[in-house]
Amino acid sequence: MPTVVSKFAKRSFDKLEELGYSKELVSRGLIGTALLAYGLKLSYPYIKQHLERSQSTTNENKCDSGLSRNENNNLTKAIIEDPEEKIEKIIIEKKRRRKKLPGLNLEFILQLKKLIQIMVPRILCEETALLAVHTTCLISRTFLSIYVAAMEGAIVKYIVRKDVKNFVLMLLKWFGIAIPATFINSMIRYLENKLALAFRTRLVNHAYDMYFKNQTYYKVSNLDGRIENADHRLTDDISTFSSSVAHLYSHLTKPCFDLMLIGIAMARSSRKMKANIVMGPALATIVIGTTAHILRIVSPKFGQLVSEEANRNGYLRHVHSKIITNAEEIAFYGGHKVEHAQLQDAYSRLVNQMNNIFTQKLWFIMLEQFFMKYVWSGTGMVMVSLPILTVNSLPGGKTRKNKGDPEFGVSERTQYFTTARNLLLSGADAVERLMSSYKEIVALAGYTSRVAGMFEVFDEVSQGIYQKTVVSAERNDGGILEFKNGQPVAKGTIVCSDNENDMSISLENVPVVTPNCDIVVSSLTLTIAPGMHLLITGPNGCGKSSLFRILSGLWPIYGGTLRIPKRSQGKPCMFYIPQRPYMSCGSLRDQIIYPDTRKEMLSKNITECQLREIMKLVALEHIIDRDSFDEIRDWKDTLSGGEKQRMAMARLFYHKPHYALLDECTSAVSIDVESSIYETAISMGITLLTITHRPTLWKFHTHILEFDGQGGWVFEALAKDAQQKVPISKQSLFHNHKPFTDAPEMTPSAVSA
Ligand SMILES: Nc1ncnc2c1ncn2[C@@H]1O[C@H](COP(=O)(O)OP(=O)(O)OP(=O)(O)O)[C@@H](O)[C@H]1O
Repeated sequence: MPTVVSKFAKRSFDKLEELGYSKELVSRGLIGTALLAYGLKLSYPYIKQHLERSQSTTNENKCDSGLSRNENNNLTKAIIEDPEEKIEKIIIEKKRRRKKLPGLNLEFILQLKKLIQIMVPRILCEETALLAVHTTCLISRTFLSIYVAAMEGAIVKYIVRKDVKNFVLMLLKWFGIAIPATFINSMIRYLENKLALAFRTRLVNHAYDMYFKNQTYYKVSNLDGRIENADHRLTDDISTFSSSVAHLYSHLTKPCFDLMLIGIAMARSSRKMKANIVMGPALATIVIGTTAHILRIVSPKFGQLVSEEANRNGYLRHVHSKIITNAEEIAFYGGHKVEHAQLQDAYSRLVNQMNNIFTQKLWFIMLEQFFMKYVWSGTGMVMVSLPILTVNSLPGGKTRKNKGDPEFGVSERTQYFTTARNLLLSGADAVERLMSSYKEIVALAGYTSRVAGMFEVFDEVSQGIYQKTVVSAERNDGGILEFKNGQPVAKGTIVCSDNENDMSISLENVPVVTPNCDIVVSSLTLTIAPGMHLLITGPNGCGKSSLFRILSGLWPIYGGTLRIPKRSQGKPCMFYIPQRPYMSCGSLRDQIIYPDTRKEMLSKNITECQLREIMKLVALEHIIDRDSFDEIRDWKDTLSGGEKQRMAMARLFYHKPHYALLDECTSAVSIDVESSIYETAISMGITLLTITHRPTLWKFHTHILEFDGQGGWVFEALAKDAQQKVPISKQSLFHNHKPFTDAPEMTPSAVSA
């Protein structure tokens, strides 16, 4: 094959020579074309980006008030529909989107300042001590570099002079300096890592405090739409941000010290040569300044690029953890194809973004290297040679002698050149690091925006300020919801009463509204007093669990008043038990007492004998016999569905709350055990609020709240013999929305919507 190609090339060259084109000319043409094509390929992304940018600027210029064409269309529509409110909405959205693009701007500086205040909270703290030691090491390293450069110059001088004694002495000194130099190098890396870890710890502690304040961990994913993968931000993003800040600190400060001290050292050595000390630095400043400016202009937006990469990484991780969490269900369904496709899709989205970054880096690094390696080296050579070339020569080719130095000549010039060259190399390295730090700073802007954005969202969410794309915001909701800046206003009132004589829960005209602003029930009014065991029924999706979310304070209330008692007599007011109970990490004891810790259990004077009694009540004594209280296992997979539900009921008996919110929590428990659990709960004085579809549970309740799935509801006392009557009255209720007609001696406090 190579022979065929070479034969073909030879023949082609001969043919072209016959036509009057020399081989040299043709080769040059080919190389030139190849280089041009390569250059075009490398610059294509930039040209494309530039064209897109100028296109969008033109579009924006064409539109009024700085809005794009699309937004302008929206604006025109908005003016027709509802002038002020909608214009405001669009402008806010526009500002929000603009705010989201991370880069080197004022917002980045403000966000970084806030994060630095978290990472270094006081002047006297561990971080400042680390920073001080780190800075000392960085300065020492610079002095050592200058000293080593001077030593190398002296070594070369003694070689040129053939001065063996001094040469050996200098060499020994040189080896001697290597020990502290290498120690300081290693120390710099150690301190950088320690600093990154210290910063990370501060940020993580701050983030965890915010994440667990006011149930933010729930609200941020259910009620707010700004953060998709909080786990990724809390782990990877914080870690990358902290490492990046610590790395940048040494990458920015050391080159600055280097440049300052090397500049002084070079000026001193030039002055020793009696040369002009302004020309060289002036030339270097002009060249470096110009090239840096060019690089800054053509630099891709690495901040946005890495931010998007982190986003896609987070999504990939989310898909992975979803598969791990639901592995059994997926395996039963045989859903591996769908999951595989989703994973593949998430991965290819990440790969596309990474490829995009690599491509943009390719041509940028090429340009950067061209300037830094070649343009700057050339300038450096000019700088170093200037003192030698511009120093006055004596007649006969001899250089003018220095005062008090009769040996001034070739060896001195060699020493000067070697020292200056070494200093210059260190200086060039410092400038190169400063320049490449620009890329890192832009990337840091991306991480800063993600971490600072997360804190901002956590803070707002914990204060009840949410932002979510609300699909139903535009539709007519009968005036139940009030919107401000496109978001519903939670104008309901929650009153936490601390009156121990009145432990009742009451809702007064409270609407049940989902986070998507779907109104499930327009207004709900009822009072539940202790001992009023309430049965909550209705079709799927009618708002039963949503009522529990409102009572537990997870969902905001958009109207009316909710009164709930505070914790009293050492008992929690409410305790919620879901259909799929949560098993925490830890021992068997931890499962029973969750969310208490062992320390809290001991402070309540609860013994293991009492825990055994509780386990007996839910027919789980055999688990203690099988595994001890201290046994640590993955309880989610170890216990069966029914056992997990019974464990959750054990928690209820441990905490003995005033009210139990039971959300189909015994659906997998056998009917006999279920009945005994309900009887025990009532005998303990726990008021039950039960969501169930099982008629066998009706007999344990005194009242019923029935939703019809259309926004209607009925709240009334339940007949004592309700269990037999349920199926009939239930049927009639679903069809005509009427309350039970055979309500017993209790006065129905029913209010119908
Ligand atoms: N986090 C959420 N975000 C948006 N909508 C939600 C959310 N949770 C529930 N909903 C919606 O609220 C409505 C009521 O849901 P809810 O869970 O209260 O139903 P339910 O009566 O308990 O149903 P089921 O008997 O099936 O458990 C449903 O239409 C549901 O889709």
